[in-house]
Amino acid sequence: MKYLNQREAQNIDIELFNEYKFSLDQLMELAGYSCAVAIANAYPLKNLSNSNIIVCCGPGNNGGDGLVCARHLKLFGYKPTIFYPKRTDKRIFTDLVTQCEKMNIPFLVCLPNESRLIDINYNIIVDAIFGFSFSGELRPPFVNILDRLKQATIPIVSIDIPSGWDIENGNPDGLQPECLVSLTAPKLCAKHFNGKYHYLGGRFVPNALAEKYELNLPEYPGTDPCVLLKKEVTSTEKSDWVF
Ligand SMILES: NC(=O)C1=CN([C@@H]2O[C@H](COP(=O)(O)OP(=O)(O)OC[C@H]3O[C@@H](n4cnc5c(N)ncnc54)[C@H](O)[C@@H]3O)[C@@H](O)[C@H]2O)[C@@H](O)CC1
Ligand SMILES: [K+]
Repeated sequence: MKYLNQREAQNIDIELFNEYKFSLDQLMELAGYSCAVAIANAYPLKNLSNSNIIVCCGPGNNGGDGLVCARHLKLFGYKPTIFYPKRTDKRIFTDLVTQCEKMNIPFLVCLPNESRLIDINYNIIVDAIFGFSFSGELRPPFVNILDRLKQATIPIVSIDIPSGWDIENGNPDGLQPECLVSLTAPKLCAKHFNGKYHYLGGRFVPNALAEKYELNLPEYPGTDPCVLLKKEVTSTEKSDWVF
């Protein structure tokens, strides 16, 4: 499977819109839905003592994926809460916010000021802050936000890119998610991902486009919107193995 550099990820994005005539809300819906399914797969409701999930959304399309993901998590029976500090007036995003509000998904005005409170109130963090267009030095208010998320100890699920990571080189001092859901195809930074679960979602790439970029995508099982690329095997699971 190919790992994309930043330029390739952006070119595929442009081609999906300009040549293949997909609309942003179509792809965002499929991307966010696949993330919700991956989360439900890695963290089944039955295994959680409480299903409070904080979904942190950034200013771009990665944040839009987060809004869609929160809506589907709610439909799956989880209790998402959204933190969306830097909003845009674009219609797609204001509509996504309204949909979530009308589904009684609460929006936080600010992130709990201590990471300990995030740990107490939630079971999972969804990181939908930055995706493949992140670049340069992290700017406020996200410096503090990412710091607080980094100090929390509950599992983080990052959508497409662990936020704050260089798209190609990662960031050893940045967030260390337990789960990564790459979209379309993994980006080069995913080679530095050391968490438990790596999924691929965003099952919308036409064959011709996959061939042009030599993506060598894995087969998605049946009709699933995501595929598990890697699952860390725990020592308890290993001891169950029969040789
Ligand atoms: N074709 C695809 O592959 C699809 C991609 N989607 C999502 O779209 C994402 C890319 O979305 P965008 O291109 O909107 O970009 P991002 O969502 O990655 O981020 C762009 C935003 O981040 C800000 N930003 C960038 N660097 C920053 C820094 N150093 N400090 C503070 N702010 C910074 C920019 O000003 C901009 O507002 C993907 O990662 C994926 O999650 C999906 O929504 C749909 C399909
Ligand atoms: K992210």
